[in-house]
Amino acid sequence: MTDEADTIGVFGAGAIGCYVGGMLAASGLTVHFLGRESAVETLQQHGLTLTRFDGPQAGVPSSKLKISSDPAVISKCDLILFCVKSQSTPEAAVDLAPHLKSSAKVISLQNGVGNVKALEDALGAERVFAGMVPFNVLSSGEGRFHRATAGNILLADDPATRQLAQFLTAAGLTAETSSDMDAVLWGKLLLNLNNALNVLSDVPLVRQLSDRDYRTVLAAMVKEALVATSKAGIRPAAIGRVQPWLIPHILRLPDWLFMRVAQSMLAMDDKARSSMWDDLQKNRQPEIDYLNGAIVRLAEEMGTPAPVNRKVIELVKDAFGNGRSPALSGAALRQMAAV
Ligand SMILES: NC(=O)C1=CN([C@@H]2O[C@H](COP(=O)(O)OP(=O)(O)OC[C@H]3O[C@@H](n4cnc5c(N)ncnc54)[C@H](OP(=O)(O)O)[C@@H]3O)[C@@H](O)[C@H]2O)C=CC1
Ligand SMILES: CC(C)(CO)C(=O)C(=O)O
Repeated sequence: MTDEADTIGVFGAGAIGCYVGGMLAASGLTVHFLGRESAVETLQQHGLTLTRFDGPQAGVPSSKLKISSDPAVISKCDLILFCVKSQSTPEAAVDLAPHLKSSAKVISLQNGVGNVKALEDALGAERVFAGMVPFNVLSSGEGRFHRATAGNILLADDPATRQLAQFLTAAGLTAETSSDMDAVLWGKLLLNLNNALNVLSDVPLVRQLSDRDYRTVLAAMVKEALVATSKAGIRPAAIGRVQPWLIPHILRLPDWLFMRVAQSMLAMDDKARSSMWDDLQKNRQPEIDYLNGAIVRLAEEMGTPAPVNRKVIELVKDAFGNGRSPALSGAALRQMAAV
């Protein structure tokens, strides 16, 4: 493969784009970042500092960082990591389309189950691939991005994505391909139902997961999702060690037993939050309609119940409307969600 063919683009210089693209750049690959003006200014000043809870620090000095707010930078790239929030996908795809090389491949690293289809419709199905990032990345300003949880990146299986998986693994991010990314994205969606609870609790994920009242609300949301997906013939894949059908049962265990059984779920540092919590801190719009909203829509289609997801959506929208978390205790949330 020539140097030219190794060129990577990152569309959306936020938490995931900067962390994943930054690790690739730190490993010596050519990576072009496309970001908003404000992100470009910050990163041109500070470069990238990439930390992780379970491994060494990496970084890219500003002098070596290729970043622009002009989508034309993407015309140099062969593999484009698409890293915007779900609500930005249609507009970003319009910005991206005129600058894509005819041979370029676009890999969505987004949460949610609708982004790949939206990108396929806008850019052509043959060039779009699903990806799934299991870990949390927090941005703390001045080009600092911290990976706070663990897991392997999964990519749809194709020669181009196999090459990307090798680049990612060589850069210190384990990545594999999967032949059933639909199942993977639905499996990830089950975990992302917790993003909304993190907005409502305003506590780190590890503290939230250690509280049985919060877990009971999450268990109810996951159960609604499992009933709707089962009726729709969708089989979410296991992300990590726990099979999806077991998740609600494990979440409802008493604290002492949960701590023993769910050690892999709790393998994170105490900074880990959800990307939706991060959105609230930074006055951005939440992805709620694409996460819990996708479950409510499927449940409506299937005629299955989803009152807890509906209530949580309402509370999250109120929180974003007020610009702050209600910081609900697990017990208060449980009462409000009638679980
Ligand atoms: N953060 C995390 O821990 C994880 C996130 N994910 C998923 O990854 C995806 C990205 O999330 P995350 O990195 O947190 O999001 P961020 O909001 O941190 O990053 C996205 C960036 O893309 C920018 N952007 C959006 N549209 C455009 C455009 N047309 N041109 C240039 N820049 C644009 C956004 O700017 P602006 O805000 O101004 O629109 C923002 O700076 C989401 O689907 C998320 O759910 C998956 C796993 C973990
Ligand atoms: C890693 C995880 C599951 C953390 O909640 C996430 O996907 C997010 O924050 O969006």
